[in-house]
Amino acid sequence: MTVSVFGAGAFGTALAIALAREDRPVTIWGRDPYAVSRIRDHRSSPRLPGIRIPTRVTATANLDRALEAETLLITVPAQSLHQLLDRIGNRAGHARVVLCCKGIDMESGLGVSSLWAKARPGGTPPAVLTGPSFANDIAQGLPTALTLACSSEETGQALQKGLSTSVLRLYTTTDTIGAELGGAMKNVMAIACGACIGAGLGDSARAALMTRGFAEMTRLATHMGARAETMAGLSGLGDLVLTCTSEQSRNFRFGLSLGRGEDFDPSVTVEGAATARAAARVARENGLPLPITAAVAELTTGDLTVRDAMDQLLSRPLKEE
Ligand SMILES: NC(=O)C1=CN([C@@H]2O[C@H](COP(=O)(O)OP(=O)(O)OC[C@H]3O[C@@H](n4cnc5c(N)ncnc54)[C@H](O)[C@@H]3O)[C@@H](O)[C@H]2O)C=CC1
Ligand SMILES: O=C(CO)COP(=O)(O)O
Repeated sequence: MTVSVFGAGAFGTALAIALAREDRPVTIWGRDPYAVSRIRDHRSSPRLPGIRIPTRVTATANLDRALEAETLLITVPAQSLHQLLDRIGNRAGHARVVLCCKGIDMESGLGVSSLWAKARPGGTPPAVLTGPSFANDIAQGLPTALTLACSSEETGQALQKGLSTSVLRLYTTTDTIGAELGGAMKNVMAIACGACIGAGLGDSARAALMTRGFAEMTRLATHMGARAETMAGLSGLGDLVLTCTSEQSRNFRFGLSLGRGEDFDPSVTVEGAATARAAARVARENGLPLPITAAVAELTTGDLTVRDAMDQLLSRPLKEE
């Protein structure tokens, strides 16, 4: 199976490294010629400091060349997916597309696979690769387990075989909506948990946010057609646990900075901020109660302070679990 990765950032480069380490040729496409030449000539990426990129990874800025592969892994941020879709146009041909971005598109309110399918009516639905995995862990060859979601069982199994490695273990599901929404929404909860810890509200409050956040993730995802059990798997609970408890997470660190009242580097990819706003809007339009998501949406726009957000959540009417 030939593979191309689209997006020369941390995650795309880490996946390319993982495949290349098992002697599988892989091409990585980047829009930035400087990033591409750095991979080609120096075998390194500023997103993965200290990691050597194997020579089996071919870097290119030529989109048509990258589109020749049988499997296309899309690793640009979710809010950039529509731009990449425009750029690719109809040139993806019969390649199998695997979306690896975690977010809900702010403009349409759609998850990434629905956004892709809407732009390609009648085309083969894309698969989704998601779950608990820091790019740096994958790039170092540390053991990782992910969810590969594909509506076709047969294609899902082929992708599982082609993309798993001796340390990267892929589990299949046919629930693409559940897998992608788990990955998108855990970022929102990571911001909430980071803010909670940053403001000194404590580990007990964080556990409450994770648990009630999980209930919100499940409520939204099942409303959008997902299966509840998918949320209890790697793509939902697994990634929620990782991202809400580790300072390796950019979403968690962004939350920490909000809680501490510190600035945060705006060039860092923080998917949960846009996704909180998108999900809060979808929830409002559909009458779904997602109070933590709504609070994070307002926190990220500066319309609410962490203390006010906590007061708002604590003053809600008491209810059954
Ligand atoms: N970094 C991580 O540990 C993990 C990241 N992810 C997901 O992968 C996605 C990408 O994240 P990272 O690679 O970490 O971000 P990153 O910020 O390291 O890299 C993003 C890359 O996408 C490129 N890009 C942005 N807009 C583009 C466009 N319109 N066309 C072409 N290229 C574009 C940027 O130039 C950059 O190279 C996110 O959805 C993230 O949630 C998933 C699992 C782990
Ligand atoms: O998705 C991730 C881990 O599974 C990476 O999380 P961050 O985007 O918060 O760094």
